[in-house]
Amino acid sequence: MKQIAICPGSFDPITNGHLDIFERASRMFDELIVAVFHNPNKKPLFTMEERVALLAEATGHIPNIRIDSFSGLLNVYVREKNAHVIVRGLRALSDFEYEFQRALLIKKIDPVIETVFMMTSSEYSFVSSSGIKELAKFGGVITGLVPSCVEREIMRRSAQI
Ligand SMILES: Cc1cn(CCC(=O)O)c2ccccc12
Repeated sequence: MKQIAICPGSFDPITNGHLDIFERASRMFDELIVAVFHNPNKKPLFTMEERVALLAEATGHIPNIRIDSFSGLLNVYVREKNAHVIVRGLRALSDFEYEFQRALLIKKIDPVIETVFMMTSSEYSFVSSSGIKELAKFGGVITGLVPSCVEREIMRRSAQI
């Protein structure tokens, strides 16, 4: 039976920390679905369509990754995709409390769903989407922290401001 895993996130935008987890997780499962979550409580920098397009370009070299988007309950989405594993990256202890609660809640709702945590490579342990946006906003260098397609898009936008 094909082992499918879901890697949900806002990915606004994708960072090299995300990409590192995608590459490693794609070697553990038959198929990895990277799913952009529509969060009505957040005002994203990139639209859902832009995030999906940037993810597709950044992961084009990984044959068993599929990009998707969803809104609503993650556990419903996981079942719809015939998956039972969620993959999340952990950067530091600060991530753990939120992720731990979220994993326990999902397991309470649907005991079949497992959440697998992968430690971010040390070189990206400080990289977050919010930090990248802040850095770029004030003209900081983001080269090497995000995929080149993201850097290009952010530079294009800042040139328009
Ligand atoms: C590196 C990393 C952090 N997180 C959680 C915070 C975030 O969504 O950026 C992930 C979720 C999925 C895949 C990789 C990651």
